[in-house]
Amino acid sequence: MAAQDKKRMLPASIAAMRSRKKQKLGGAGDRPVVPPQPAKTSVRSDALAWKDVSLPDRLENYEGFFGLEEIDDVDVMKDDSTGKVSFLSSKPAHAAQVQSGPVDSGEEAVHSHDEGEEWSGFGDATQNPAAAAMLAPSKKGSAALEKPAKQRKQTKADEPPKKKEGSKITSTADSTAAFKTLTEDLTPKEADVSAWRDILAGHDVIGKASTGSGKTLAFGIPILERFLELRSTSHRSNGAKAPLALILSPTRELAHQLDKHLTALCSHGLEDGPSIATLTGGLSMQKQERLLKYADIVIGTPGRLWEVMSAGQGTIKALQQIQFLVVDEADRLLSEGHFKEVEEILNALEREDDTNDDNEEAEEEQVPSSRGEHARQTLIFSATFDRGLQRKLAGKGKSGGESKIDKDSMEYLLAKIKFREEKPKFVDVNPINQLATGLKEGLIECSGPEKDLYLYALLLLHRNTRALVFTNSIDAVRRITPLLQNLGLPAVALHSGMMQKARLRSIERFTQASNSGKPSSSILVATDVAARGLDIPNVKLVIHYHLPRAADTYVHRSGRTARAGQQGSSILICGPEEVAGVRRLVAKVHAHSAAADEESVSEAAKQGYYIRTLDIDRRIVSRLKPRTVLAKKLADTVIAKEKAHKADEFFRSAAEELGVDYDSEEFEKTDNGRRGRGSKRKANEREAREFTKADVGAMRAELRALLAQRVNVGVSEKYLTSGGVDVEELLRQKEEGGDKGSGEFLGRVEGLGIE
Ligand SMILES: Nc1ncnc2c1ncn2[C@@H]1O[C@H](COP(=O)(O)OP(=O)(O)OP(=O)(O)O)[C@@H](O)[C@H]1O
Repeated sequence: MAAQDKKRMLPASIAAMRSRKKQKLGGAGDRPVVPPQPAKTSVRSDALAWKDVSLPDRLENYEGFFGLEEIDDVDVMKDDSTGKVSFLSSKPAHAAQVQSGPVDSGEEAVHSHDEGEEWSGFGDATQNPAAAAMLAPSKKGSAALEKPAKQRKQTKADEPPKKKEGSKITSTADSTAAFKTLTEDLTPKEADVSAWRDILAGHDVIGKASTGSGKTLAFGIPILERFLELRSTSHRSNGAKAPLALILSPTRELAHQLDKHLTALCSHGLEDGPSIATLTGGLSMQKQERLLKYADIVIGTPGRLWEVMSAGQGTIKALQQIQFLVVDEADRLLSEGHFKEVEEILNALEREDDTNDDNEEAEEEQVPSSRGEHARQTLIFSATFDRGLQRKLAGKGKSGGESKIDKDSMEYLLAKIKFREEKPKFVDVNPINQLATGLKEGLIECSGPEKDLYLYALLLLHRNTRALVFTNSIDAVRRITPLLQNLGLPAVALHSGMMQKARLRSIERFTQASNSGKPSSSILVATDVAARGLDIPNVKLVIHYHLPRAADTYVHRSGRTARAGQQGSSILICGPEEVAGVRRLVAKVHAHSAAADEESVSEAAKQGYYIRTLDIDRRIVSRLKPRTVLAKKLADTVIAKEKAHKADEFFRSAAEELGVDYDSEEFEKTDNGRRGRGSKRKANEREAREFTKADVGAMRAELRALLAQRVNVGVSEKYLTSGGVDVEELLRQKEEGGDKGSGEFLGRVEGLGIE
């Protein structure tokens, strides 16, 4: 081939490699016997012999995919001088479309249709230009194959993604140069990353740093650096894949966010970044298994990861080859709920004698590196660590020896990890405070039944502010979200009872900035599933509707705001009986470091932190009461009717199965006769169920009228309307000693920096 000199031959396909592997197993000594291959000719991308991959019927499992096709035995050629890409295959689908030369790189190697409105990943465009570029709709005619694999995976919904397993473009680009571009653009000049030098120097690290301080990059950069090193030395260029890194995440949302952040990081200035497979529950397992086969970086939540590991053939053996094990949000991951799976995963990673003997020889050939060659680097991160453990890690506490370690503790699991150094380095980036420096804290006292009212008042004062409301139960999220929506506030829900697709959509809606000038869905009502690691830009306010059950939860919830050096506020709404407990909890958070590092702790922390109560003018809040009561009644009515409908369906089908008659009214009467715990709630539910359509319509009309009224905030010509109140003006008037009552609504909120 005349042009061969100018072209780089791209890796043989995985299928070709597999067939060679089988021949070796056939026993031809050390060298595989390769039978003569049919000659390959240049073929147009749409004329290749794509094969449909069968997918299960349940659409919600597809992360925006409506079809998948695969292909094997295709070589991809790229002409460096023209940028043109061509495909060589011995079996084109349509012989007529075989072509004689390379296709223009403008040709659609991957079809890209922009129709459909499926979710295509988190949108943090405001935060990260690299991510923005990645998520921008792919232009027809762009050299789609030059995008990293992950980017291809996240193309639009109606597009049948053509995953070219094994047909990967490689580049001999100097990894150092690519890395330089990356760090130059993503790390501002003043950013001090010296705390993480142990990671960059290849040490095992247990890293503690405040929320929002950039831990993802701390492990993402060394992984990418290693990927580039291996790639530039052609170490992994034969298409064989043993994953380079495994990242464990406690929640699905965080796993997908890590995927997205690493994809953005890796696509920055790189023609061909690493492939990332994200294994989380709620999405198609088959698809994840396929992606896993060719992944450089595997991100997983413990349940799904263990399911895939234990079911797959050779998966454990491949994962044993990883060179990086990252445990993100370690204290959460290595504790409650996930303990068993994480223990299984760690055991499997350490096990020497994997049981997949059948594949052993093949795996050995397929996997380019072995543990002996590249001992694994382990990186463990969180903003919070158990105090005792933290002291031990910092070399200040007594080590009780393995026998004394509680079998349910993080320490126990840490003892299971084979660090490559005798003791991992403990890096505590912020020994003084676990909370971000730009965070302001305060609490609002009210009676339990008034929490909805105060929540509404607080949100009304912060209209067009991205706010996250935390509750302790799924039921509370289900109740509060429609309540706020009825009050005209743009609220969306997030809890683990939702379908995964709906969960991701909620995050996306919450994250998206409004393009129309109208407020977008800027309130996320969530359980603690949103407390850890989520990096959503410009969250200015975190409200704890229910009190966090533990100090670390307070840290992580509050850490959703004031990230990356920004300002933000965290406000707890609590009943009178909860105030003392809350003060203790928050003081504990502030004093936490005192126990870990007595010398460096600040005077304020030693004396005890006192979280301030925010004074809210109760006269004004009381004016918001009628609309809140009505909105709640409406929300409860809808929920009660849905619940009744579901219960009715359930009993009806149970009765059918038993062959007995079911009379819902009779059943109801029997149930009415019982009294006891929850009977008031049940009575309310019954009342709500009995409202007719007309009743509901009348309530809605009444609420509309109430919402249209302005609420006098006690200052001449200042009203709290659905458009909010001019808070700055109120504060200014207060400072200037203006109208009586001005600023009272906010009390000392200005100290929190709320605007
Ligand atoms: N050096 C840097 N300069 C500026 N911004 C950065 C830097 N490093 C990271 N960021 C940004 O800071 C934000 C927070 O980073 P990240 O999500 O990694 O925080 P984290 O420490 O993992 O927080 P959490 O403990 O809540 O999980 C991200 O949007 C990230 O892009």
